[in-house]
Amino acid sequence: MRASVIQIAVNEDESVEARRRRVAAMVREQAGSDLVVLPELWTTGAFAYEAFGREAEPLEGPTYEAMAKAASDAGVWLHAGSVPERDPDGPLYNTSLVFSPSGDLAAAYRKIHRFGFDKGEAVLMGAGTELVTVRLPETTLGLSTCYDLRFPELFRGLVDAGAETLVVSAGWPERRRSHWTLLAQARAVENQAFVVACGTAGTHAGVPQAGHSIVVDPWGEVLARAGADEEVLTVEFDPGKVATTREQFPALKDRMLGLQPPRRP
Ligand SMILES: NC(=O)CCC(=O)C(=O)O
Repeated sequence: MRASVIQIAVNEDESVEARRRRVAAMVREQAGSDLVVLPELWTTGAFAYEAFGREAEPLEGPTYEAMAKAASDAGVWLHAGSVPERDPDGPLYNTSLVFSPSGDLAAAYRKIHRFGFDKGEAVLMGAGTELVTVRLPETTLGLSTCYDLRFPELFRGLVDAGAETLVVSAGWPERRRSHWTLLAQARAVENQAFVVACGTAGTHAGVPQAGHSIVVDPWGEVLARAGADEEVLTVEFDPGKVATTREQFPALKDRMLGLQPPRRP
């Protein structure tokens, strides 16, 4: 299986419309890949909070249209990163879109863990409540977005739902780059799954981005890693390695569920 991870630069000197056209062209260039992955909130930048409301789109908005067409032109499964979604009956959501090679929407995932504590995304957007997996011919994807990476229980839920390739679409800042790499490898090892993690390059809203998108195999080995700048990572991997790793080192079978809390003296 061939995956292409498009780590684009999100800078404010490019308009949203120009970036949409540029990214669609980059997706088309990945014809021949099975899966293409884009980062979180690449129209605005994940930290450009003041742009969320201005650039919010209905689910089937301009980014949806452009990415559906790019997926079908390239004939690839496309994780199109996330958009600020305007739900007509509710708040904004940070929503990831996955398209099939015929350009049909295969899944939409509303980010569950919103970043910012009592500011930013955490107050501007609503929280998703549903885990999302997507069955591809070669593997089952489990979807997650950026800050989700810090919550191992989300990934266990995805694995319980059949995920074998955990996709992380992110806008991770340079300041916490070491966490990004460490957590991506940890999620791969503990879940005996591939992790395909796509971040952004550039600087927006004064926040330098980490880049360093990464693909990790179920044994925790790094198969490919980007640098800090805009880059397309292309990697070939054998999805069957999930089953063999889980058979040969069956740690997931030793999970002890339903542990009791400590007794008070
Ligand atoms: N956009 C995000 O979710 C940022 C997450 C982050 O900066 C962190 O977890 O650290």
